[in-house]
Amino acid sequence: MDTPHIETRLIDGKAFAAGLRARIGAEVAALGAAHPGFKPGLAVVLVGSDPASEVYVRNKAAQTVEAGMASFEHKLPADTREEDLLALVRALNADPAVNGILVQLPLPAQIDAMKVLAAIDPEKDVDGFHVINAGRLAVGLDALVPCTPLGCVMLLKHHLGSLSGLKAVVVGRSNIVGKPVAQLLLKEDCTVTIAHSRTRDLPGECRHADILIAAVGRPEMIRGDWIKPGATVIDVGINRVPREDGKTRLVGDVAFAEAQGIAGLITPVPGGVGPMTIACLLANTLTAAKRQAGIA
Ligand SMILES: Nc1nc2c(c(=O)[nH]1)N[C@@H](CN(C=O)c1ccc(C(=O)N[C@@H](CCC(=O)O)C(=O)O)cc1)CN2
Repeated sequence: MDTPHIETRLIDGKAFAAGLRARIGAEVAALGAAHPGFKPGLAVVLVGSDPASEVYVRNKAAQTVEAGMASFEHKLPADTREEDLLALVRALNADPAVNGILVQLPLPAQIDAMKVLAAIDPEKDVDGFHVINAGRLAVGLDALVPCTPLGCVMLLKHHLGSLSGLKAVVVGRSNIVGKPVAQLLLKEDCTVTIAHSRTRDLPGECRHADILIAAVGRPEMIRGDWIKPGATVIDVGINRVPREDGKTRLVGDVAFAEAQGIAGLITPVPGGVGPMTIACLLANTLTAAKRQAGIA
C-alpha cells in the first residue's frame, strides 16, 4: 500500500524556548519584587575547551543573566584532577548564592563523571542527573528533571495536548535523555518502548510509534520509511557532519528530508529540541531557588 502524503509541520523549539525564557524572566522579576533579595543563582562548571561545550556554557551564562538570575562561571583546565573538581562542587554546594549547579558534559577522561554528579547536592542538581533525582522521577515523586527530556515533553504537550494512550518509542537509552524521557512519557500515560542498538527490527518498532523520540547520536540513522504516517517525531540528535565545501553542518538523528510528507510534526535540527535544553535549565534553576527559599 502506498504511504499517504501528509503535510509535515515543523515544531519551532527556538520560538517556544524564547517564550519560556520570557515567562521565567517575568516570574523571577515578580518574585524578586515580592521577596526582596530573591535572585536565583546558577553555577556552570566547564572543564577543558571542547568548542561545542564552550558555546553551550557561554549561551547558558548569557541566558541566565537575561532572565534576571545570577550566573557563576567556573572554567577549569583540561588536566584538572578529579579531586579538585570535587572540591569545587562541594564549595558550590555550600554557597547560599548558588541555587543550581551544572557540570558541563562530557568531562575529560581522567574524571569519573558519575562521581562528580553524585557529589552535587540533589537540591541544587538542576541537570537532574543525580541518582536521587533519577530515582524520584522513576517512582513518580517531585524531582529536578533532566533539561532535554523536559523540553521534549513540553513541546509534545504544547502541540498534541494530552499524550495519554499514545504509543511512544524512544530510540536511545542514555541516562541523560533516553531513560528520563521514557519516564516522563510514562508519567503522561504513554505506552513506552525504549529501543537501542541491540533492538531486533528497530525500523519495525519505530513504525508503531505515534511519538518517535530519536536520541541515538548517529547522524540521520532514522529513515523516512521507519516513521508511521502522521507520527510526531522529536529529534534530539545534534551531529556535526562535513559539508562539501569543507565546513560542517548540523544534522539530527532523523533523515529530515525523508521524513517530509510522512511525519505529522517534526522538530528541525537546529532550532528544535536544542534551544529547549537551556530554557529548561533556567526553569529548573528557578524551581530549585524557590524550593530553597521556601517559596511555593
Ligand atoms: N551538564 C550537561 N551537559 C550536557 C547537556 C546537558 O543538558 N547538561 N546537554 C548537551 C549540550 N547542551 C547543553 O549543555 C546543549 C546542546 C544543544 C543546544 C542547542 O541550543 N543547540 C542548537 C544548535 C547549536 C549549535 O549550533 O551547535 C539547536 O539545536 O538549535 C543547547 C545546549 C551535552 N552536554
